[in-house]
Amino acid sequence: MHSKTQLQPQQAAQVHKFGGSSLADANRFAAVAKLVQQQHQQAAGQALWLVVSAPGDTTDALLNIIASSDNEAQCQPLRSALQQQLSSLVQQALSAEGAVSVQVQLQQWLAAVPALLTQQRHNEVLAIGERLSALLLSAVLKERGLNAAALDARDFLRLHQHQPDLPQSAALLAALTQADTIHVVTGFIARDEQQRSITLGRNGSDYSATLLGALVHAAEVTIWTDVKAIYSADPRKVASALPYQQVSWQQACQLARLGNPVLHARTLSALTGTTTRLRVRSSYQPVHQGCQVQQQVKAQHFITELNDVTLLTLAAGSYDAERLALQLQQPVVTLAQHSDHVIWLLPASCAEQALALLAAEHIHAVWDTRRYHALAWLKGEQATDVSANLLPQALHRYENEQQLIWLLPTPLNAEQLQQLHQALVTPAAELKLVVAGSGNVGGEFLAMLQHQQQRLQPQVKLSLAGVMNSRRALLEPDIAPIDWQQALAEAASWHSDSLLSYLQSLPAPKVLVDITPSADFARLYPQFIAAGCDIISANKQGVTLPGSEYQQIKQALADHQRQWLSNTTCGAGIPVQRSLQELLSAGDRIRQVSGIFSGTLSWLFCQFDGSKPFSDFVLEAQQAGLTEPDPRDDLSGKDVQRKLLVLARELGLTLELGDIALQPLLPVELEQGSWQQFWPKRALLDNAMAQLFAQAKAQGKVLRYVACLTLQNEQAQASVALQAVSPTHPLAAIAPCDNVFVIESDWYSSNPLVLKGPGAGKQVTAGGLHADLAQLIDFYFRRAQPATLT
Ligand SMILES: NC(=O)C1=CN([C@@H]2O[C@H](COP(=O)(O)OP(=O)(O)OC[C@H]3O[C@@H](n4cnc5c(N)ncnc54)[C@H](OP(=O)(O)O)[C@@H]3O)[C@@H](O)[C@H]2O)C=CC1
Ligand SMILES: N[C@@H](CC=O)C(=O)O
Repeated sequence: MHSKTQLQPQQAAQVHKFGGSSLADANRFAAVAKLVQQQHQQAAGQALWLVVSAPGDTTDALLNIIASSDNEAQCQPLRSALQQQLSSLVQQALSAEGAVSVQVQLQQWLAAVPALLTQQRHNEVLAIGERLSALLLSAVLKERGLNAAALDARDFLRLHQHQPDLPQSAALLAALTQADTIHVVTGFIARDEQQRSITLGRNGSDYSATLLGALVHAAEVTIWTDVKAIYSADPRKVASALPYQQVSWQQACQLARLGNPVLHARTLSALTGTTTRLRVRSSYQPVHQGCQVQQQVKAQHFITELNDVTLLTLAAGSYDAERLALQLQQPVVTLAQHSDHVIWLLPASCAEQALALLAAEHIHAVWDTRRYHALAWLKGEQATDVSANLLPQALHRYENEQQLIWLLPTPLNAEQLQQLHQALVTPAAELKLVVAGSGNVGGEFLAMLQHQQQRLQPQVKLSLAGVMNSRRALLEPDIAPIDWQQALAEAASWHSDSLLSYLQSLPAPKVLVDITPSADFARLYPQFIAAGCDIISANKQGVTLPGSEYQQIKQALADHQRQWLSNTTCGAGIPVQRSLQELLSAGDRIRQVSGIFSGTLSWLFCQFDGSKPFSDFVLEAQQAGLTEPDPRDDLSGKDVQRKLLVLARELGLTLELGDIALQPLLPVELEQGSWQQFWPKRALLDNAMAQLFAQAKAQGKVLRYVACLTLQNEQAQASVALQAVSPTHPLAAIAPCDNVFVIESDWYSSNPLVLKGPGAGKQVTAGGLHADLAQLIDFYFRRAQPATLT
């Protein structure tokens, strides 16, 4: 039983809106449910509200049914097709038992359609899509053990003359709100003052979400869509468009007024004057934190187009442009404001309707019937002056402090847009890199850097802005990667305060690459992140810190909208974390990850033949750059234990190192003291290994150190241990140093997904770090395809 509660204004709430493309099929419903589950875990104590659009193209199908309602011969097949499509969606998204009640409800709604069409109650027909999404998603969430309930927005959301009646809506909503429940609310639909079903027009569900955000005093409204950010230009046309992580409220409104499709003016208007934050994220790439719209963020550069527009001139102060935009549900942009007249720009397709609306108010407007293509540049901070000849074909040019709009006879082609973007938005796209750790892997990473810099020019300038080891730090904004060694040897010693103030002073974007083995250094991550840095780690200490400290890093990332890439902490350059992320975000469920996770142990067990002491082989592995700085981390099994924890956390599990059963190879007494103190006692290790090797050999087996994480009924079991396996075992046939990751999931069940390859070594690890860097560069700059690069 759930008690009815009054909404408390101070109650922390999160609203998440999922559009039709995020709910296009059963897999997408599963992926959204997984996302919601994660949000539920993270938002402990905060009420979760979901707003959903109709699945995929359901609204279009319903519109076609409405359009053909006069012709039953046409309409009936459309209804059957939709019935089949939605019914199979329900069947695929739910268990057979869970689907029964949803199917019954769906059939009732669809059976009522002919009567609703006859009575011209079209909005009630359209509402079916959103009602199904709300019902289905709540059922999917329930099957995942969450307490969820579908809510029809028409039961509380009231609009009077197109304006929301917030007091009445809030009172109705309070009576419907259930404690400890995830409410799944229909987007796009509401009721008017006469209780009639109405729809909220284009992008109505986004508007529903922000209205709901205002009603529940949400801390944040997240619009989950198919783009991972708000871009500096349309990324389909401008390959180098920048995905911004933060956009000011004022610029978001400006973009919306100009008709930019990411956020609409009404969506923003519902939250104007509230403290609710707004975020746009991609449900296809949930690893990205998306873009937050908030006050007091510096202005960015944007280019946006509005094609096929026309101009109206009317007496100043005679009518309000925003009111007309609301009536037309189209952008109306004030281009020039003079003492006696104003010039407005609007889509040519609605000019006549605009004139009629104005005439009804006895306002005379002069219509310049020519058609233009508008190109707007929203100016970022430190905008450069633009030459009058930049677009010589422009017929008009209107400029103020925030924006410059050109009116062109024809739209720009993709190449011209790209050039304009380069001139106005990314004259100097630059990423600053500070590298901590310049040993075996760090040295190789720096050796590869020069080639990477050349490869990325001219799209992105990759500047080395710091190199450090445990003793010294060379902190300069543009270090030549070939010169760092001598300069670092002569550089001053460092302290965390001086490092942090240097990092703060660097212009964003900036990334700190941690290639140290130090836990103390990893504990500074929250401060590096607060200084504006993204983090790339090869160091496994950060990703395996105790849960509370790990969560502090995660929180800092969320607060400061930063990224943390750590693919090399498990499997070196093998993209194992990325593969898991992709499976999870596509809706797969992982059941087991197992295999060989240590390059050093893999190498040792392939090479050790009993001909000389085991420790001689350990020295060779160390010289080959495979081992940890202290090879006992490998021999103790702790390095493998850490790697298994890395993957467990990647899967969203809240394990600690101690939860992973460990069978050490190294006699425990040899773990104490330094490597130098260990060395004279190495015979203890050699004897133990010789014995294990001989036993395995006598049975015709080989030794493998195996990690295994199994997930069953939401319970995790994890262990790392030595095994003697027969030569036909899948883990037997490996090359020295190979790692093997065997992933079993819902989709890879009878035949698991296997990733195999060298799992240690300076080259593959440094390469893996550059792969992480490339991902970050892609996030910031969406560099052009490699084919266009030299
Ligand atoms: N080898 C491999 O195949 C792989 C290694 N890794 C990880 O990469 C990291 C580096 O390994 P590797 O290059 O072999 O190690 P090295 O010992 O060769 O180099 C470590 C570097 O980190 C520096 N360092 C140590 N502590 C600090 C600190 N507190 N602050 C700043 N710098 C510090 C060291 O400085 P100094 O010279 O002054 O001591 C040195 O430059 C490790 O975390 C390892 O686990 C990950 C995947 C694979
Ligand atoms: N010492 C590690 C290096 C990679 O993480 C190993 O041998 O696997």
